[in-house]
Amino acid sequence: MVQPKSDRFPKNWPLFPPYLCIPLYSKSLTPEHLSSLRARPNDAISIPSDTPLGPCPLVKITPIDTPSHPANGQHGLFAAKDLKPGTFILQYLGEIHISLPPTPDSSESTAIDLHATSDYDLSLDREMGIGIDADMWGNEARFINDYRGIAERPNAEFREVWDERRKERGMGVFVLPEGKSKQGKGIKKGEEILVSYGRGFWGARKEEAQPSISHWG
Ligand SMILES: C[S@@+](CC[C@H](N)C(=O)[O-])C[C@H]1O[C@@H](n2cnc3c(N)ncnc32)[C@H](O)[C@@H]1O
Repeated sequence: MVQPKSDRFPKNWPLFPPYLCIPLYSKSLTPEHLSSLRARPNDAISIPSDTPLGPCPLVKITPIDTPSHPANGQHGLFAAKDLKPGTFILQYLGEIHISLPPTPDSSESTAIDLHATSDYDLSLDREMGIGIDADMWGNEARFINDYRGIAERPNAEFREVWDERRKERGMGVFVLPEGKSKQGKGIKKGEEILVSYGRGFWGARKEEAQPSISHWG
């Protein structure tokens, strides 16, 4: 694979898509969506203003060349250090956009929602129909695979965050916390970071013709 020669990009970043250090805004966002993005939810976890922008030292993008791995031939995201339960790893960056609601008869719809078929689209606000799509632009988080067929359970999760620098809502990747059942044991250096995309993600791909507003939910 050809990769950009710059320390402004993470190692193994492909030539496409472009690497993002901050989110992109889709032109489709209305003033109502923008004000929702700029209203801090009470329960969001703060990402401090001094969090460095650019390549994340906690992770490593790695090409997968293990035939038994279900994403063999693709990439995955691996821990570059031991990560304790509950650790904030990095933000999920991409194009913040509006998802079009699916129409009962898609032949009547004149607008095509490209995000509905993206494998990199993460829901930020279901009610408002706001998503973050890392298909055409993104950061290291776009390489996180689903745990199915790889491990018994996920070791990381997506949670809503509040970006203190930009005063904006976003999504972050966290190591699973210990929790009551003590299932979150942390992630060891060299281990693959795995989330659950949710059954909806895989269900939508089985019924190929059926678009869904938000994946990874
Ligand atoms: C968000 S991307 C993850 C990064 C992807 N592996 C890459 O190199 O670009 C989602 C895609 O990765 C693949 N993938 C992720 N987890 C998988 C799994 N558990 N089994 C099979 N394919 C998986 C599928 O092709 C899926 O559509």
